[in-house]
Amino acid sequence: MKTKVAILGGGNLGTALAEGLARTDDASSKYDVTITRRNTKHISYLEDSGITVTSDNAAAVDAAHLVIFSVQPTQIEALINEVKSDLDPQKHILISTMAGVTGEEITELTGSGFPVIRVMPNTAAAINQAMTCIEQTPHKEAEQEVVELFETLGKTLVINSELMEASTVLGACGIAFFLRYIRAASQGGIEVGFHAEEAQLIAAQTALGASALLLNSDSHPEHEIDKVTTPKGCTIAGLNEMEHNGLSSALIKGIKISYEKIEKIR
Ligand SMILES: NC(=O)C1=CN([C@@H]2O[C@H](COP(=O)(O)OP(=O)(O)OC[C@H]3O[C@@H](n4cnc5c(N)ncnc54)[C@H](OP(=O)(O)O)[C@@H]3O)[C@@H](O)[C@H]2O)C=CC1
Ligand SMILES: O=C(O)[C@@H]1CCC=N1
Repeated sequence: MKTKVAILGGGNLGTALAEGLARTDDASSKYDVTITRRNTKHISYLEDSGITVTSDNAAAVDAAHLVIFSVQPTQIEALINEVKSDLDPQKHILISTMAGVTGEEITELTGSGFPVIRVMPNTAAAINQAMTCIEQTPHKEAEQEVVELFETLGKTLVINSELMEASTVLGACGIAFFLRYIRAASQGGIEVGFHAEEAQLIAAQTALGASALLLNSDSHPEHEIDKVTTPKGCTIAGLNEMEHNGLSSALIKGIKISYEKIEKIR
């Protein structure tokens, strides 16, 4: 029998999760997904992938075993108040994607007794290439079910609670950070002669190749960089110019500011 999943909050992340679950042959045979939002017309296209789309949060919760909260942090209180009477600690595992919202805060809203697992996926879930960090909790059986679900959407890592905010910045916001790099590289590519589509293809595939060099071996970025920087060549000239202009420093500072912002989101 399929595991019933309710995604409450069919926005950018919620739809990415739903699309990823619908895309995987294995997952589609294992999970039955319902997604909700108030303005369902924006996500009715998901029905073509076998996903149930509704604005009825209570009905979605009632039918589900895994309940994923994926509304904005400021919207969670109203949402939980709406579905509270339909939540059952014997039946539901509660999963939260919300940045800066702790498991304790969710428990305060739902009442105690529920396994609450915080997760931090990213929008690459839509193509089953997400990185999802999962908060370690005492709820080991529930955690295993959550890990299994997110393994269908990409890679997972179970981490201590105090690292959830750090994982938000590095993994979830990270998609935007890396994409901005690719965009800037494409613009540079146009300056040196490529049409926009060609520049983007070269930049994006090169970023994928650089990632794969690390993920497919135990290599370190600097080791791989050393292999590209031919003495007196053009790579080291470009790299040093980028560093003179603060490339690494800008990235590190951006990550730190992003991290500091999480506390102020609500
Ligand atoms: N975007 C990302 O890459 C990531 C986001 N997150 C976290 O995930 C959460 C969602 O973020 P994101 O998808 O970007 O935000 P969005 O604003 O895109 O999505 C939130 C969705 O929730 C819906 N919603 C609001 N209230 C309700 C309600 N009462 N019942 C049902 N649906 C409701 C809204 O639609 P409507 O108004 O139609 O109801 C909206 O589509 C946030 O907490 C964020 O911190 C975590 C990791 C990555
Ligand atoms: O920008 C945000 O606040 C959310 C959390 C991580 C990605 N998007």
